[in-house]
This record gives sequence, structure tokens and C-alpha cells, in this order.
Amino acid sequence: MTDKDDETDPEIDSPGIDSESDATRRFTDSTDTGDRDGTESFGTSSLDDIVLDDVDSEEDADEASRGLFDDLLSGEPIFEKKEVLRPSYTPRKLPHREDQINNMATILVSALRGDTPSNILIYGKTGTGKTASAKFVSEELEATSEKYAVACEVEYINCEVTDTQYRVLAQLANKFIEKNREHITGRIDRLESLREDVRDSKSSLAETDFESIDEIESTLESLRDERDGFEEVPMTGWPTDRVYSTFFEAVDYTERVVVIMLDEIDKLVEKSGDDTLYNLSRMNSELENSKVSIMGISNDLKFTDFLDPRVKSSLGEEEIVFPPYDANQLRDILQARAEVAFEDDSLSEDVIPLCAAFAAQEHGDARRALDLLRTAGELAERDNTDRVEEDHVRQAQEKIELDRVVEVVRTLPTQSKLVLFAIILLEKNGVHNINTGEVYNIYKSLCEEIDADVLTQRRVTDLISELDMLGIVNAVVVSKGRYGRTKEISLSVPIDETEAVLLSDSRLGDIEDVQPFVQARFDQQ
Ligand SMILES: Nc1ncnc2c1ncn2[C@@H]1O[C@H](COP(=O)(O)OP(=O)(O)OP(=O)(O)O)[C@@H](O)[C@H]1O
Repeated sequence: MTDKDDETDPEIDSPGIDSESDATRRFTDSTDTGDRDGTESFGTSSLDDIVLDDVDSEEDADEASRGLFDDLLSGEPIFEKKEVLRPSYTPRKLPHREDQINNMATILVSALRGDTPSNILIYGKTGTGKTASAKFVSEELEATSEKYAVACEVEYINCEVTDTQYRVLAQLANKFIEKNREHITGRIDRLESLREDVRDSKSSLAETDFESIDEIESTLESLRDERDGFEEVPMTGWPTDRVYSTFFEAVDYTERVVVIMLDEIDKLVEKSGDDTLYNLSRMNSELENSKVSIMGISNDLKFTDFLDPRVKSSLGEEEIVFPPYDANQLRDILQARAEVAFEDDSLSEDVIPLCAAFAAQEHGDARRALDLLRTAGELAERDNTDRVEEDHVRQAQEKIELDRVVEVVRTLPTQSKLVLFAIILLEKNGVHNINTGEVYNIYKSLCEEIDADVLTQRRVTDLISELDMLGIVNAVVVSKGRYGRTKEISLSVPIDETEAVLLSDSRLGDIEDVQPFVQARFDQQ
């Protein structure tokens, strides 16, 4: 190293922002011999030529080296494998779901014997492991069917996304068409290799149904035609009966047992009635080669009330209930996941019990518990500490709650937003125990301000009740003696954040200006 190097090389004692920019300068120095930092193999001139011989790129390089990420990277990482805490991760073990899993397996094992399993309905509140358990069982089922070479397939459909009869049938039809193509391709491959064997030695024909290479060729030809002849269902445009018959033929193409898993099945019924379920449940009497069984998953226990009695009894041949987890069970679930997700010793003792306790209060929701743990870890990471503490969990709880409120408020219809905004304005002006009449007055003036339809007071009362059910406001009915009964309304969510979300709606954005006007109305009262 030369004297000059010593003067200009700051990396020796101070890593970070300066070292980066000085290192950059170093590369622009034409006398640099390039014998540091492993740059010798490039040669100095090439670095000068390529990168830093104009001012702009020098600035760019400076910009890119302010150490924005360095501080974040320098702390001890808390997570070893964060994705293990995300909902998309399917754990290999599902503690406290052994009974439900065994139950499902006992019903579905008939598929491996070539019989039709009973239809199953799975119920349970959100986050109780219904989807995870059902997916686990179906993976096991498919793996075992491969092991014993039994034709058994599971098709998963999320009815929140695929929510009409057309889409469900089209998606199923296309999946089976793809499987049929794969099936034919397998046969073609086997026949092609047989053809090669026969070319080498005619005796290879002996144990087959073919008498000549020509016969193999013509079978190959017709298989290729058949494979190319499948017509996929477009995502819109066909009459439903054509979609159904395409699906029917595709399923019945080979001998197999098919389990159709309809997750969030209540959403399908809510959106498009029970026709799909009716059609699927009566298929078996017409299928010649295959057998179909349905596994419906729902977190709405009452959805079967809306079903045709025939569909209801057919679908609910077997019912499996997933009860909410209690705090101890959630603790076990979190413990198992945390061991993989976090670095050793990065969780203080209280973290898992507290996450479990919060989520158990909620309604025994494992998804919520995992979210809390992940968010607490992220907050600790942001604090640059190497340990997640109880306080991070409390902050995480607040953050998740606020995120939920923001999401609910953001997606409210405009009229509900106006009603909520009226309540906020009243609270901001120091009105407590707000009554419906006061809300209605402000609401009307807000509507006039943005040219929105003005609903009746009765309708606004309903909207207030809806906001109450969503947990955004608290509306209690109080008796005023001989003046009758009235509602007293108060806000249940943080006022500033909620107001900010409302004002981010383009229609409500201008309303900020009506504050003096609202004030004037109070003065008149
Ligand atoms: N027993 C368990 N062991 C480990 N993880 C679990 C368990 N139960 C649930 N989970 C996890 O909790 C999250 C939610 O589970 P899942 O999606 O199966 O719930 P769900 O009952 O289907 O809820 P929803 O009705 O809202 O779809 C997933 O990340 C899942 O891996």
C-alpha cells in the first residue's frame, strides 16, 4: 500500500457513509493502481472508463451509498426464516388438530380404495386451521395415492375468488383438461418407447396388445389428435350448460376418485346460490368412470340454512367442527413456528404467552396470533434491538388493530363515510353522548357540501347501527324518561387516524373546509 493510499483510504477506520463515498472517489483517481479491495483483476483504466468519468454518475454513486441500509443490516437479525410466520406457509405439523385431521382421513380413505368418500362440511371460525388441515390431508391423500398407484385427485378452489357457478365449473373443467392432457402425454411417451423397443426387437410386441409397429403408430396418431382436441373453457362467454358438460366429460375421461375442496363455500352460495353445489352433488349418479366427492369449508355456521334441502343433506353427510383455540393451544402453535422463524434467544419469555393471550381474547384465531408475533418481531427489528420484548407485542396489537380500522373505514360506502365524518366532527367540537339528530344535521350539511344524495334520518340510524356492528362507533340506547329513548353515540376508534382515512377519499377530501360552517350550526343550537 502506498502513502497516498493511506491518506485517501478511510475504510481502515470508519466504515459507513464516508467510506463509501471516499471509496467512490478512490475509483475516480487515475493514479490509483487498483491493487486494493480485489480490484486488481479489472485494472484501473477500465473502472474509470466504465463508471465514474462523468459528474452525474458520481452523484448517483454518492446517492446510493448513504448507508440507508447499512444500519438496518448491522443489527443482529431477529428472524431466521420470517416466511414461516406468513399465512401462505403450510406447516408440516398442526398441533391440536389431530382429531379433526384423523376424522377427515378416516372419511377420505375410501378414495384410496376406489370408492366415493362421503361429502364433508368443515365449520369453524376464522383462523382455526380449517384450510391448513384440509390442505395437509389432501397432500397426504395425493401422496399415498401415488404410492399405491391409485387414481385419486384433490382440486382446491377458493370460492372467495372464484365465486360464480360459471367460474367454478370453468376452473374445474380446465384443471381436468390439463390433467387429461398430461395423462395422454404419459401414454404417448410409453408407446413411443415401446415403438423404439419393437424397432430393436420384434419380440417386445409379445406382451402387448399390439401386433405391429403400424398399429402403435396409428394409436399414437389418434392419441395426439385426442390430446389436441380438448377445448378449454374461456373465462366468460359460454352457456353454463356447455361449461358443465365440458367439465363433466373432462372428469369422466378416466377412472379416478376426485375430491373437490371448496374453501369459503358460503361465499359461493351467498354470491350465486346453490346451483353449483346442486350440480356437483348429483353428478355421481351420471358419471361412468369417475367418482366425485365434495369437501366444503366455511366459517359461517348458518350458511346451510340457505341451501335446498337436498343439497343440504347431501353436502353435510359428514360434518367436522373446528373449535377456536384457547390460549394454551395458541402458545403451542406459536412455539412450534417460532423455533423455525426466529434466531435463538431472540424472544423474551413473555412474548409468546402474550401473543397467545391476545389472540385467544380475539376468538382463538391462530392467524391473528401469528400476525402478532411477526409484527412484534418486525417492530423489534425496527428498534434495532436483537430481542423481541413484551412491549413490542403490545405495540403490534395496536398496530394490527389500527390497520384493521383503516381497512374497514377505507372500504365503507360513501354514505357511511359521511355519517362517520359527522360523528367525528361532533366529537372534535367537544360534543359528547351524541344523539342521532345531531349526527343527522351535520350529515345533511356534509351531503349538500359534496352534492351527495341525502338519506332519511331512519336510514342514517341504520348506518349508525352498521358502524356500531363494525366496532367503529359505540351506540347505546338510553332512556330519557318521558322524552322516550335515544341513542348515544361515541367513536370507538382513534379520531385523527380515522379522519385522515376519510379525508383520503377523493369525494370527502374537500370537506375539511366546512369546519367553520359546522361550528356555526353548533352555535345556532
Ligand atoms: N394447529 C395449527 N398449527 C399450526 N399453525 C396453524 C394451526 N392452525 C392454524 N394455523 C395457522 O394459522 C393460519 C390460519 O389458518 P387457516 O388458514 O387454516 O385458518 P382457517 O380456519 O381456514 O381460516 P379462514 O376461515 O379465515 O380461512 C395459517 O397460517 C395456519 O398455518
